Amino acid sequence: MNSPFRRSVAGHRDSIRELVDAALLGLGSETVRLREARGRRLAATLGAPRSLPPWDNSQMDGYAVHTGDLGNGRLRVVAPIAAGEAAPALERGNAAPIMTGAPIPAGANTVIPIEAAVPDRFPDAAQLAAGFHVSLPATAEDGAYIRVEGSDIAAGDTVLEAGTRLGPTTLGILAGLGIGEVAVTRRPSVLLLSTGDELVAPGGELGPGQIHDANTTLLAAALDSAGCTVTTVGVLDDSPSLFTDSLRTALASGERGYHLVISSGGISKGAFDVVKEVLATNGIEFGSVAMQPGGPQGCGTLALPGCDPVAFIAFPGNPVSAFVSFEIFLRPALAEHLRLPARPLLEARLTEDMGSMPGKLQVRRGTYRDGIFTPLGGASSHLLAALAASNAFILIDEDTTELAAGQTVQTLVIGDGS
Ligand SMILES: Nc1nc2c(c(=O)[nH]1)N[C@H]1C(S)=C(S)[C@@H](COP(=O)(O)OP(=O)(O)OC[C@H]3O[C@@H](n4cnc5c(N)ncnc54)[C@H](O)[C@@H]3O)O[C@H]1N2
Ligand code: MOO
Repeated sequence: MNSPFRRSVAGHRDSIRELVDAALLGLGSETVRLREARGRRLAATLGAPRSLPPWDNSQMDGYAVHTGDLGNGRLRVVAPIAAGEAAPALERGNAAPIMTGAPIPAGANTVIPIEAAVPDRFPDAAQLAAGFHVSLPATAEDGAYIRVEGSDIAAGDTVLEAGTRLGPTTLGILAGLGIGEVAVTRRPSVLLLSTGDELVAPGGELGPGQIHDANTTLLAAALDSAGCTVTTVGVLDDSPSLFTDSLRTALASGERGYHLVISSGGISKGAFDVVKEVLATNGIEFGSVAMQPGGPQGCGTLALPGCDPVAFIAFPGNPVSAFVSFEIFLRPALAEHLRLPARPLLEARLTEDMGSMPGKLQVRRGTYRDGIFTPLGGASSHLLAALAASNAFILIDEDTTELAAGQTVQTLVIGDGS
């Protein structure tokens, strides 16, 4: 068993990064169909395999004509061009009815909307067969109402950069370009567990002294948003032997094993801190990091006899501590592998005086809006409602004990944590 560590925030971040780097080495990419790609990140920058539009086409229902034929009286109307058809070349002196999205025939250089024609209705087949003429405005701009080939994107141009998180609009352009499947970054497989005999799954009845398990849901959502596939085991028993048995069973449940195991709770100085008790003899180091919330931490490669070694990160049990730990230590380590954008670190003006604990990086929650940070709740790490109402953290360094209203503070914008 190692003696407890005492680490700076940067030191622990490095330890988590090393652990995650080793665990996710060679994670690679997989190819998925577009319908399965929402929320996934592109593994490589994509070039357009063809131009959009693929050919010049009409922006309006109207007549395709040559501007040189306008102003010379009525034009003879030829067969209409529908969207989805090849367009025969247009002879000079003629006007071709053309529908929105139909290819511009060779020989035409403008489209006159039907509303500007006299009559303002297309001829039917019988009228066409009998010979039909149309009056059009005397002038039109060359290229009017023509959507030019490649005006949306030209073949070979970059469509989307590697790391783009695919959503409705980015998937839409890929589909429009005829790309049916894409290479996306693989999702690491994470086993997530909570500990504490006081915990009851949300929806369950509480007995005396019990509370609902917030961390499984909170951390699963955070990991999921970061691009992990999460398997939750709920709350493991606080007795060391039952905890160990359940952990073995949970580890064995992963078909191809887990890249990472995350726990919350049971790592501080309590008499029943089971995670620490069991895991400290099986490869995991525990100690404290100069940060509040999120002081107690553990990590290492779990070597439980009979199980494959696996990277293990133990977060503290208080929900705010667990989430702050995720944001400060784990998300940045996952970011490089999963191509996550870094959280913006901005300067903001503080709305009120605040005190801070010396010797620790204090992470306070609140709202960031238009360069202003408003703290919500206090420093305590059980304040879930204030966390839920927050969209940012301020990072108060270990040498600062007092902050005044109006002072500039470093603000990490996390949004809703997704
Ligand atoms: N004597 C000391 N006591 C404590 C210290 C210390 O240094 N000396 N550190 C405190 C700090 S800071 C933290 S953070 C917590 C961390 O404790 P654990 O990681 O051992 O977590 P637990 O004791 O299991 O739980 C702490 C707290 O959080 C609640 N909790 C736990 N899991 C969940 C969950 N899944 N959902 C909702 N709430 C959860 C639990 O009921 C406790 O109230 O230790 C301090 N103590
Ligand atoms: O370090 Mo703890 O997370 O303050 O409550």
